[in-house]
Amino acid sequence: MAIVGLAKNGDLSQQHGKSRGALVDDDDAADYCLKGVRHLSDAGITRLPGRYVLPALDRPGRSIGAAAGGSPARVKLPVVDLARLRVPTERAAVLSTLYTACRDYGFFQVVNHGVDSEAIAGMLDVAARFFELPFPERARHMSPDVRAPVRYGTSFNQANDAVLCWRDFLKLSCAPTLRDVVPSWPDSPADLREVAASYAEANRRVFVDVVEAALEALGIGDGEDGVMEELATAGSQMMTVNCYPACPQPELTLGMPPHSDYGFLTLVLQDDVEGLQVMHGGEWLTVDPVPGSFVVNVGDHFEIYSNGRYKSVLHRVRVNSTRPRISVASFHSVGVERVVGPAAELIGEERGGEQRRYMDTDFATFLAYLASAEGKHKNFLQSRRLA
Ligand SMILES: O=C(O)CCC(=O)C(=O)O
Ligand SMILES: [Fe+2]
Repeated sequence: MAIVGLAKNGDLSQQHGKSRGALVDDDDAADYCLKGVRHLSDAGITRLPGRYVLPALDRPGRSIGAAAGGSPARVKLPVVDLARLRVPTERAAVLSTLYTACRDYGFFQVVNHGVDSEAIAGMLDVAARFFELPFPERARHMSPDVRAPVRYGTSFNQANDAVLCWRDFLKLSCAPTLRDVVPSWPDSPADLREVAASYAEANRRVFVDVVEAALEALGIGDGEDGVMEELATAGSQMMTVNCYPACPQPELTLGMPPHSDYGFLTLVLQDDVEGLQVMHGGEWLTVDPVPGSFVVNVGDHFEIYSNGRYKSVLHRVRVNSTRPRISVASFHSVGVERVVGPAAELIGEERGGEQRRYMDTDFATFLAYLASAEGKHKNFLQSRRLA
């Protein structure tokens, strides 16, 4: 993921002790912050500690879902119906909706995906119960190693964030195979491994159906480079369970800063509390939660592979003062060793194709980029673009 657009200056007045929380004084604040936002919200703070206060230009500002002047800025994303995709006479129309959504929004909702409602409700429920565990139990899974198959943490990039985000998370790697990694996942709540593993498996099946359709809509089919085969059998899958507790001053902070996702496609399961916003036409639009659906977005890899026909779009998460929110993001891509560049079918004059718009990239380049000073406020994709 690449974070972009965070102002470096601006109103920092609240970052120097003036925004003291009711139950958290400055000496304790650093410690509390590292324990995450669930800890802060459980402590009953009534003001946001300074470390969470964004510079004025980066604040979400006006109340959620309302544009300047009070008119609603919400979006009903294009809907891709997987049941219709399987009907031969309807497939072409669904592919056309999918193509347009990936091009114009970089986001869409998937319905009739075949994952049963119990598996979905079960995943959200076990996620909520995980974050209700006593802090020491959650803290067992904290790790400084970003490659650890299980990692509990807070904010976006805890080690680097100058201003912290109002989010705690549990990352669960699902690769190379669930059988390899599930034994290292948390054993509390007692049903977490079983529920999350069967959810991850079902989520992967949906991803395979959707990415196959999205490649077909590009006119690529299986891909002469074997990309579909790899995505279906040897790709990478990572699941992040996000917890955004109710926040005392939601207008001053974000659950997640503006970012794009790194891989091919991300499938997001959200509960019924809104919070996800997508950048469209220069505005932040709040995504209306559709119960039981997946919000799917194009990641950087897919924008590169499609030579820019599909868009990896900025999105962020707002929080609110009354309702905690849970989401589960599943990130899917090719294997970490694979180099990704524009599909051969789309580029090259000899094929009557278009000009290549992106350099090849690999996972190591992305990690190096994130570690560099540049990575903190510029889009990774931007760095891969050819003039
Ligand atoms: O919480 C959400 O709705 C979105 C999460 C997200 O964008 C991410 O995990 O990359
Ligand atoms: Fe994201």
